[in-house]
Amino acid sequence: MSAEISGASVRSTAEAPRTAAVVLAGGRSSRLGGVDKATLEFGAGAAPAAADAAAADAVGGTRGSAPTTLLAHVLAQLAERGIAAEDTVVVGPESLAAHVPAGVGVVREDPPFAGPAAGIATGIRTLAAAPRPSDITAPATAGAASESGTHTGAPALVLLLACDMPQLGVAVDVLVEAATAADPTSAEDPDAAPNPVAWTACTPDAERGGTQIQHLLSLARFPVLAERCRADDFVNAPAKALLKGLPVAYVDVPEESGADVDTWQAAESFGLHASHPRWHEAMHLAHAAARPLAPQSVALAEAVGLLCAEDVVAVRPVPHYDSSAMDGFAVSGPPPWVLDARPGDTVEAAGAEAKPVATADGSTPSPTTTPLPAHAAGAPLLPGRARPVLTGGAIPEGASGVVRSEYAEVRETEASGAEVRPNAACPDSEFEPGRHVRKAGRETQPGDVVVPRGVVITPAHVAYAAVNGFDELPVIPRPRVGLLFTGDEVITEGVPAAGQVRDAFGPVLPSIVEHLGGEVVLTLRIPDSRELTEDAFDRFAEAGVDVLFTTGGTGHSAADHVRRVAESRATATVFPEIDVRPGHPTTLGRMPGGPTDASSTESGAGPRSMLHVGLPGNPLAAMVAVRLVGVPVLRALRGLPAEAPRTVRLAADLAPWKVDKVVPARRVREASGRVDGHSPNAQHAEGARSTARDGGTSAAGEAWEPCGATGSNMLRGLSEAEGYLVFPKVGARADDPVPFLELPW
Ligand SMILES: Nc1nc2c(c(=O)[nH]1)N[C@H]1C(S)=C(S)[C@@H](COP(=O)(O)OP(=O)(O)OC[C@H]3O[C@@H](n4cnc5c(N)ncnc54)[C@H](O)[C@@H]3O)O[C@H]1N2
Ligand code: MOO
Repeated sequence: MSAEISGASVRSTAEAPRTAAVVLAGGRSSRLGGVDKATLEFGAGAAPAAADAAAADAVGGTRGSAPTTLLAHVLAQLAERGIAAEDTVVVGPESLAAHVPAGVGVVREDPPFAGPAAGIATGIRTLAAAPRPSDITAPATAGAASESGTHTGAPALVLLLACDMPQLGVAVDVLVEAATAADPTSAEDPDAAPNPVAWTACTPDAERGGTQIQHLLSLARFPVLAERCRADDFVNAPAKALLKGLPVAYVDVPEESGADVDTWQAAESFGLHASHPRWHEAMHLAHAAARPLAPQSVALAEAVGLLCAEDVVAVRPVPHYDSSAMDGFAVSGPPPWVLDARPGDTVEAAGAEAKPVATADGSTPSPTTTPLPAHAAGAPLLPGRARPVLTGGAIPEGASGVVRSEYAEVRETEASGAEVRPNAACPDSEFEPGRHVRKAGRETQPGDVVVPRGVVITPAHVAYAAVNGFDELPVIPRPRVGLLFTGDEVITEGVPAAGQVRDAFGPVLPSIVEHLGGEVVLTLRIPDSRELTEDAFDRFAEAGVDVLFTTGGTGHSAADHVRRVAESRATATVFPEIDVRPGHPTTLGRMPGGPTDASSTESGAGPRSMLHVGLPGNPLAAMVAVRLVGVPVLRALRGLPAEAPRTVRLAADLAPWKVDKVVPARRVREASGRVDGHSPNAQHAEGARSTARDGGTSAAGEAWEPCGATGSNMLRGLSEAEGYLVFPKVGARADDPVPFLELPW
């Protein structure tokens, strides 16, 4: 699903007072895993509507099939409404300068990440301080000031905006219209009737009802805000602080004009994707792209190795009745005891017992019934009586304990038939109350968790669930995986001739997938052919796989069909490549397909789709791609959280390189390349830490070094490796921590 990006009903601000804009584009973007929102790109199938694309082009963006960034798209909407480039300031990292048209300023609040109000204040001060030469020629579409052909003095109004609202143009029109209708002079005239100083958009709040105030979709009188921002830096203040205490008019705008890109789902609905994510961003994106599979109930015997979908809760005690720990006699009171049944006599069954049944949806288990076993307790035991019991047998009501058979003797008497007495070896402890009685519930009480949600089910879990009376367990099923191997030159057995390669993936990908909790349901092998590639994608879609891994064909040559076919079918591109070596051409996209069975659709998430992971042909590149993309996709499908890679220490210095590198590596005992007196380079260490989430650092005294033979087309290094290191492009020094990724097997 790809929302239309509206470019309709553009209204120029020509009649409006001169308007400037401050666009916030420097947030932490934590819900997008830190991926920079401003540089998200529109995919080929989701290019902004024509009017906006033309405007993007006019301000230096791109159109047609070339990608447009979210920031370029937002700036284009402003330019289209007559807001001049030199009246526009983007607040964000310096690197955004490459993404804005000439004339647009890029500034950073100080300190960075000081919050939205501090960002806007920085932008306002920048606009207020800008030199205003009288000979700047404004674009033909510019507003009131441009009609005279020049910009002089300060703007009258300023838009306060976030860059993550792809359709904000319509809201801008509504705000400008509201401001134009107001008396522009009264704000500066203390004697005038109260008049808005600012206009803030409100959107309908479909979820909670009522309306939502969009503080970062506001328009304000520039002189008033400039004065405020001179007096206050608003560090760590919320956006609403900027206009606090001022007369603000709240203006209803269409809901979609305030829709923001706050999650990957939202990004996908606008057709936006990360263009060249770094390794850790790609891992995050891959995890976010896959939706957890719906839980199912499976028989106990099939549950081992699957993820438990819900807490399985005991509905009865274990043991569920007081039982004997010994073969012997249940007795009531002090000896001797009259025997009230003979060993081997059957006892009368006292009824039927409830049996718990696990449910996948977490609803109350439905009790079924089962007849009592032969070990049943029978009628209550009267004082002075004894009755034979077996180990595990039920203790009759009224029994004070059990005397084990070794310590008891049965004598026939005339008066009472048979009598049980302790023999000479019987210790006194045998008469303690509760002796040899396993009390009900000693192991498990109703309400105890038998198998916790989120664990990988082990044989011990299954055995314990069985003694709790469960026949099925709620699990996340194994993701259904398809494998497509491509390449004319690939042979599957024997020694390859020149120009041929022996298939490195066929013999191993199925077991890697299985190791990661997936199940390969369809494997196809095809030569390099567009038609056969199309057919193969159809077959995987029909087979209902959750994820399709292809090998090779991710390049742009005439023989590389996978990328083209995938691009032509994608309902969303998650990323077209990764900024890493090897594994650079790895693609991730969403395709039509996925399981057709309604039970395997995630509740409330609409029809499932098939994810496609395009693994490059070069063997190590493909293995790295499996690690960076395959692992998070399969984890997410199984409902497992994203990984937090730990860091390990480098054994030797590492030179900077053009891009991050994932390298097969092994442990060596000590940091060997350490220079005397050298303390770890703080900047490099920080670089490494900022890309790895906090998963801990390797043990002291342990250091890691890259294996040899780790070219993109090589496998020797990986065969000798104990894990992957990620070498940051800025380089590193011996003993610096660098991110570490476990091998997926
Ligand atoms: N002009 C350019 N050429 C290449 C670039 C580039 O940017 N410009 N990138 C290189 C990089 S990096 C990689 S990685 C590969 C990606 O290639 P493809 O995904 O298109 O894969 P193929 O071209 O089909 O194969 C590449 C290589 O791998 C061998 N291969 C393929 N399948 C197997 C297999 N099952 N087992 C073992 N080896 C396999 C294939 O024979 C090729 O040697 O492109 C670079 N080129
Ligand atoms: O990026 Mo390529 O994946 O170095 O082999």
